[in-house]
Formats: sequence, structure tokens, C-alpha cells
Amino acid sequence: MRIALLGYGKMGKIIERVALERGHSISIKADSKTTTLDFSKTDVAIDFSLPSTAVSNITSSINANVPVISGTTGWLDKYDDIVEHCNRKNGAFLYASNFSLGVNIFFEVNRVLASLIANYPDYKLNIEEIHHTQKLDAPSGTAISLAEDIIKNSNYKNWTLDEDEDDSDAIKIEAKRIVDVPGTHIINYNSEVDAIEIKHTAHNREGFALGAVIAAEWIANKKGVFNMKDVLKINE
Ligand SMILES: NC(=O)C1=CN([C@@H]2O[C@H](COP(=O)(O)OP(=O)(O)OC[C@H]3O[C@@H](n4cnc5c(N)ncnc54)[C@H](OP(=O)(O)O)[C@@H]3O)[C@@H](O)[C@H]2O)C=CC1
Ligand SMILES: O=C(O)C1=N[C@H](C(=O)O)C[C@H](O)C1
Repeated sequence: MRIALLGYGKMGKIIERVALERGHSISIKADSKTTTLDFSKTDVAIDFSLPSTAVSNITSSINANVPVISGTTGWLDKYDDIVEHCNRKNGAFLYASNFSLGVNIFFEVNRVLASLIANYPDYKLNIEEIHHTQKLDAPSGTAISLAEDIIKNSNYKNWTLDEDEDDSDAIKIEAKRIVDVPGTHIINYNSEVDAIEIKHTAHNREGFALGAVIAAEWIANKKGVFNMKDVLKINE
């Protein structure tokens, strides 16, 4: 498969190595200096760029009739527009806030835990995410996915980064930035008598990259809008 890398930074470079190891070739390595994208020799595009460039990269891929997956976070206010554009153009698009198998299993555990605890208001919830200091967005896309899944499975109504927020319907998310941390997410339910905590720690970026290449292989001949549950078939 000929893969366009839309974003050739920390993730783009690891995805390149994983893709070559799996027998693919790289047709485009786009970065901040790239002015035009020629998709004529591309089968599938993988966008890991910036919050400010993801929408344009995804749109260009769909317009060129190239299936595209995106792992870029921090642009989701435009997600519905992209879905509408993809469906109108009969394209193929997949977004995941986190492509690693481990986090997608963690998402399932989080949903079950949220629904189990929903009827016990003594437990107060806190989400913590820790990432490297170069990260542009906060909270992380993964923390937003975790919070949205909890909202669907509990009485919480929204989430906030404001630690002084007085709204008991809001899930508090704490975003910490520490040098070189690839990505850690902690869900903590605390009561007067005990605490229940689940945690996912990425030791490096390999899991994100492998998941992205597997998703690109999966979407290559499809039409529609998908997510990682479609690819991994966890819990089916
Ligand atoms: N979903 C997931 O599993 C994961 C998601 N991410 C997300 O992926 C994104 C990228 O992460 P990471 O690789 O660490 O970030 P980096 O900052 O290391 O890389 C971003 C890359 O995007 C390039 N870029 C800038 N403008 C454009 C453009 N117009 N078109 C294409 N590329 C462009 C930059 O170019 P230049 O090098 O010239 O500056 C750079 O190469 C982030 O949003 C991050 O949150 C990260 C890990 C996992
Ligand atoms: O920016 C990163 O590095 C990461 N971003 C994603 C996110 O925002 O959740 C996924 C992973 O945690 C690494």
C-alpha cells in the first residue's frame, strides 16, 4: 500500500518505520514546509499533524478520493463538518483520539466502571492525563473520549479543566505536562472509605503507530465514517 504521511513529526516518523516493516511504501511526507499535496500515487493517507492543519489535510484527502485516518487531536469542533463532507463525497474517514490497542481496551473498562458506579454518588470522579511538554492541546483527545464515555454511562453532564468549578455535574480533568511522557491517563473514583482507580500508561509511541497503520490497512478499500471499534472489533 502507498501511504501519504500528513505530518512527519514524532508520530509520522515512527509510523513510517512501522509501515515499511509491514511492507508498505511512503508516497508523501508532509510537514509545515509542504505547499501542495499530490495524491496521484497514494492509496491511503495518515494524518498526524497539528490541531490547526488536520481539517485541511483530511479535506484534501477526501477531495482526492483517498481514504484517510486521523490521529491529530484538538480539532474536534469541526468533526461533524468532516463527517458531512466525507458522506457527501462518498469518501472514507476514520478518527481515533488514541490508536493503541491498550487504550481501546481501557476505553471498554472505563465504560463498564462508569455504569457500575453511576448509582453510588459517594464516589467523586477525577480524570488525570499526563503528556510531554510539546503537546499543543489540553485536555488530551483521549481524556475527552474517556470523559464523553463516562457522560454516556453516568449522571455526569459535561467536563471541565477548571479545578475550582463548582458544578457537581461536571467531570474534572487535570492536564499535566512533564518532559518526555508519551501519554498516561488515570480515572479515579474516590469516596470517604476507599478509592477505585484505573490507569493506562504508554511506555512509548509504538502502540499508537502500529494501531494507525492497522487502521490504514483496514480502511483502504472502504467507504464511510469509522472509528477504532470498527477496526479492532473489541467486545464483539
Ligand atoms: N491518536 C493517537 O493515537 C495519537 C495522537 N497524537 C496526536 O497527533 C498529533 C501529532 O503528534 P506528534 O507527531 O507528536 O506532533 P509533532 O509536533 O511531532 O508533529 C507534527 C507534524 O505536523 C507537521 N505539520 C505542520 N503543518 C503541517 C501541514 N500543514 N500539513 C502536514 N503536516 C504539517 C509538522 O511539521 P514540522 O516538522 O515542519 O514542524 C510536524 O512534522 C498531535 O495532535 C497529537 O496529539 C499523538 C500520538 C498518538
Ligand atoms: O500528543 C500526544 O502525544 C498524544 N496525543 C493523543 C491524545 O491527545 O490523547 C494520544 C496520546 O495520548 C499521545
